[in-house]
Amino acid sequence: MTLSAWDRTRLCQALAGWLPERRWFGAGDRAVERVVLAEVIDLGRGLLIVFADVSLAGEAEPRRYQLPIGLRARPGADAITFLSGVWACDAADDPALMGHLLDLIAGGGVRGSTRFTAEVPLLPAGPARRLTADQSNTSVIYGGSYVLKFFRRLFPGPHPEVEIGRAVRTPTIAPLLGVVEHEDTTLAVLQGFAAGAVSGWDLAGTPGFAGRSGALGEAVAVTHEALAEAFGRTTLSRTDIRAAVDGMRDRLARTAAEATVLAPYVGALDALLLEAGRLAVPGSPLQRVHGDLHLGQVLATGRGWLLIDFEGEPAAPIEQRAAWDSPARDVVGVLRSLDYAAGRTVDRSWATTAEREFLAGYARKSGALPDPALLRAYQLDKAIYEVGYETRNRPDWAGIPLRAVEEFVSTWGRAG
Ligand SMILES: Nc1ncnc2c1ncn2[C@@H]1O[C@H](COP(=O)(O)OP(=O)(O)O)[C@@H](O)[C@H]1O
Ligand SMILES: O=P(O)(O)O[C@H]1O[C@H](CO)[C@@H](O[C@H]2O[C@H](CO)[C@@H](O)[C@H](O)[C@H]2O)[C@H](O)[C@H]1O
Repeated sequence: MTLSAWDRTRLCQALAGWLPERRWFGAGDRAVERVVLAEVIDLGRGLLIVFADVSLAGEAEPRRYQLPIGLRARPGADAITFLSGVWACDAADDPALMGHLLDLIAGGGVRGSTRFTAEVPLLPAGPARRLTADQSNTSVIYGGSYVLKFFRRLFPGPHPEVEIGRAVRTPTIAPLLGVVEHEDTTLAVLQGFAAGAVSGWDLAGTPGFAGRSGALGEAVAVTHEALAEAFGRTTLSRTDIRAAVDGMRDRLARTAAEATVLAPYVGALDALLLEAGRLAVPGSPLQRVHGDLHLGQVLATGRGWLLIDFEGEPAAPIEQRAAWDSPARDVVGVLRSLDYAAGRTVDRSWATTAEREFLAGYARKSGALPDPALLRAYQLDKAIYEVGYETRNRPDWAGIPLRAVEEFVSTWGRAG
């Protein structure tokens, strides 16, 4: 079905109000100035994939978002607006339309400029249901077998989840089963679903976590090894260290401009980053990493830990997310997340034990821990990133990384 000019205008108007209510929109309090439909892909049976270019106040370039839209005679809780004779709904909530999409992936082939690929033969799966978790994207589960993730914010270019899923097969990464692409942009990935898995975040504070934390360290090290085998590995030179620290100092300046709570710490943080860069010793590994690892991205399954969501930082340009980095980025991701757990639900002594066990597990499998100066630089960088992330998305949580910033500045600033 094609949308008339009137329908398109109506949908754009409705989206201007609907999008800011979605957690995955991730635009903080920036006002929506304009929504333009860049592409409407008709996948049949009333399923459209819409690309909406959204201009936000204070941003020079519009952001492109993907909206799977279902056209239905009757509205539901998922309704976005009424068009000529039909309701436009969020298709991720529609089991029949999601079933249709899975059939398209299983069948493979091209429809217009949209390509469906089954990486393995797909078996019939159970009914589709949208995942209710708080997400940067939107996922749909099929029975207990598959999970399909729609990327909400679109960027052209190779997608890390696809590149990594195709190149790396290790039990610590969910297997890639299917892909939907439009020209050079990845729209969705289908992966094996680990039914009954519990995220590290949900397990935080439970008895026995210390042992699991050691196993998590091992799983992260195994994953780093598998990534290095698939994509290669080199060593950090003095120039690489300088470039990494410059990037962190840039992030500090950008974050401080939007998160004024950082203002009292900017000078000290900048000095600590420079010092960590000076102390870091060239020669540690540089390779593909996860890039945004935290306890919500690690799932405890009956067969050990599974690392998910290899997308990197959700707001970073796609080419940066595939850039080689130090494995310290992921090690720190877990350490910061344990500190978050301490800040939210559990006590600090629990987190201290879990951190120690995690690092011991990582060292056991990888043979070494990251350089302490590098670890310190990444810890500062992650806490700065988190202050920006929370200020934009969950201002109530900003106190957790801010407290870490205060502690880093007072401990490392004094001790040197
Ligand atoms: N392979 C999987 N098996 C089981 N659950 C999964 C799997 N992949 C994702 N999930 C669940 O979906 C949630 C969101 O997935 P994630 O890839 O982190 O999405 P997003 O990029 O939107 O943050 C996870 O927190 C987890 O609960
Ligand atoms: O899972 P995403 O790729 O969307 O990652 C983003 O959101 C995370 C929050 O869900 C955010 O993680 C921060 O909060 C976690 C607790 O909810 C905590 O465990 C992490 O340590 C903390 O960084 C992540 O930074 C962001 O990129």
